[in-house]
Amino acid sequence: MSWLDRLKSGLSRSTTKLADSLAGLASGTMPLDEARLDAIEEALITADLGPAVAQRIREKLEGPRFERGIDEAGLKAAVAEEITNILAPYAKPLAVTAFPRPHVILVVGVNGVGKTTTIAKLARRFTEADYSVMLAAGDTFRAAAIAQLRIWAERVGVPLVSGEQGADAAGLAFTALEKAQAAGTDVLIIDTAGRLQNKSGLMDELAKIRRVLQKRSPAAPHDTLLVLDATTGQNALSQIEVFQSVAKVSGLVITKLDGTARGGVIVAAAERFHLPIHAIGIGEGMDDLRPFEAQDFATAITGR
Ligand SMILES: Nc1nc2c(ncn2[C@@H]2O[C@H](COP(=O)(O)OP(=O)(O)OP(=O)(O)O)[C@@H](O)[C@H]2O)c(=O)[nH]1
Repeated sequence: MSWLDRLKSGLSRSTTKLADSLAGLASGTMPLDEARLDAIEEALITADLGPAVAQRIREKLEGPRFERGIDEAGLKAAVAEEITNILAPYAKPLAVTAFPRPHVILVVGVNGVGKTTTIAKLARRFTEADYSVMLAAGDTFRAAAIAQLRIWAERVGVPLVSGEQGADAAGLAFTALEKAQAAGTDVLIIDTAGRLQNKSGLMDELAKIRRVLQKRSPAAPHDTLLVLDATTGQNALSQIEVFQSVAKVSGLVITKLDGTARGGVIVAAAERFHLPIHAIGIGEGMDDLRPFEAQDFATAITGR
């Protein structure tokens, strides 16, 4: 199966939700009047694209262009085109640009969103592109998180810097950066704790990690990735807000788009927060995390 087919099948629940409503609202013979525009707007909101995006798409459909009606294919194409326009500026694959090396990527997000597996999948993609990678188990709060990352590091075949449970996360990040610099590593990916219950503690910890990294590499971290679980829908949007306030989030990775009907949340996130979307996850397998592409996503979610 091609990636687009896998994306389509992963997104099928989101697609069904949006495509079925659009199909029901299309008519090649009846004018696209206020009532139908309202219903289309509503369908877009129900599909988690958010009120601002729904309004924007509605405006595109208003006016003389479709006054004689719009059939199902036309409506899906028009919606897909607008979704592509909204998403395209934010579809940016992660790039290894730091010089001198390593390119440091700090990974943040609440527990359970798929942070650890995302780190493993990114590590794998980078090694496949011939970059050397090192991981750091900066979620020192939970022994399970350290153990989990160790398993992944072994599977992917990359070195891991870890400490004891309860060790100072910033100290660990510093040691990891020292080791990566000494080894000439291209990419250092640092896991962090995701305890939102203690917001000020988390903010202090992330700020301290940045500070100590910058002692050895003034531009580090070069990326601060926030990992979000698409199945949490609107809650993912509040997580962006919170993490922007505790960390300088520079881009998003959105996981678990398979098996959720809430994939539309990506469009809402892009429109509202203007953050790059680096990659999306559509399954637990190593190949199920890929760079985000606006047009593929728009095609998949509108069921074109
Ligand atoms: N279906 C699906 N499952 C995923 C995806 N990404 C991650 N997962 C699964 O989500 C679960 C949690 O992933 P972890 O990587 O352990 O999440 P985490 O945020 O590090 O969570 P903790 O380590 O428990 O804090 C695992 O079972 C993953 O296999 C995805 O894109 N699709």
